[in-house]
Amino acid sequence: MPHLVLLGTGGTIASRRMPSGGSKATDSAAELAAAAGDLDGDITVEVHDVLAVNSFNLELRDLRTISDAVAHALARDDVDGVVVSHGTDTLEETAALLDLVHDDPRPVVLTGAQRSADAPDTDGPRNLRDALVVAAAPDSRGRGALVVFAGEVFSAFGLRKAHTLAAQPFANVFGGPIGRVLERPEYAFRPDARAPLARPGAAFDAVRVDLVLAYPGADSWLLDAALRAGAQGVIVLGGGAGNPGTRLTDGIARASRAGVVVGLGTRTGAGAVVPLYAGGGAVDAVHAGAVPLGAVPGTQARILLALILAEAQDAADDDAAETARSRFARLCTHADARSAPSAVL
Ligand SMILES: NC(=O)C[C@H](N)C(=O)O
Repeated sequence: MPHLVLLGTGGTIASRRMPSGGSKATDSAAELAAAAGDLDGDITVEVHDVLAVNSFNLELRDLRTISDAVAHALARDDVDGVVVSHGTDTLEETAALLDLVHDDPRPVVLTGAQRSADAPDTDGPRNLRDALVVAAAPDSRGRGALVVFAGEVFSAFGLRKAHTLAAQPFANVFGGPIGRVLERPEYAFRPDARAPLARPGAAFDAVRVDLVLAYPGADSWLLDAALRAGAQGVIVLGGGAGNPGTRLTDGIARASRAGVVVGLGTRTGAGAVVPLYAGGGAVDAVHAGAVPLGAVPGTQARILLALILAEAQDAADDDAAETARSRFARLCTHADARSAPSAVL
């Protein structure tokens, strides 16, 4: 008789229209569980409200709160799996954190909705039911954190919200869904095992890692502003296979010299960063000190870098920036190597 914990955090799945206009997260985890209906197979669900926010308002400290709540549930022997209901806008960030620190065979499954709880065609109850079924299935064990949405199961790492309003807004840059939910999950792939990182401590809440986009005419003003604001890390999303242009590349060199860790991703949304071009291309950016992210989404690389920087800060290492930079480079390369190259390039 599988026993699950459902952690409510808000999002459209818990949102209803406000009298003043627009929808807002209001429903409790108990209300979500009730709307999902009865489950087959003697599954029992225990509900906890962790947060009630739309995910565009989440802070790093909220992500840590969610990660702590998952760890708290998994510290119990009577829990067989955890489901997190979440807004879809930044679900990929929370999913990355939960996956990176997951150190347990029991499944942690994130889900949400594209249509709010009061919409006649809301997808929340079905998504939640599917997520609970996946979390209860013995075959879901040992697969890290999972995302269940619109009948499909994705690995959390590599996930991106790739469409604003589509019924299935998610894609995984390392390949398609690893499974589908029928009466139970049917899996086609098993992601490789990866060594978990330590769960973040309080230093994580205040780490500043900014995202900067390359575009025609971009100078390094935004990157320099991030440094002035105290960023310890910056993810630059270059054009194509990671080409930032000469002026942004000059900024990357300055940031690297100042001990700021710069990650180099792509603004395309899919595919790997490949150093091919000089003259302000990824070849020069890497030479200037940027760490190529491979195909890891910039939003998720940001969470990985924040975890590493927070840990380096706690360790009070003299050479903290260089230690963090090489660790970040190693983990990005490792994340990339887990994926089929044909799916990435
Ligand atoms: N579909 C959603 O959940 C989007 C919503 N804005 C959120 O992330 O909270």
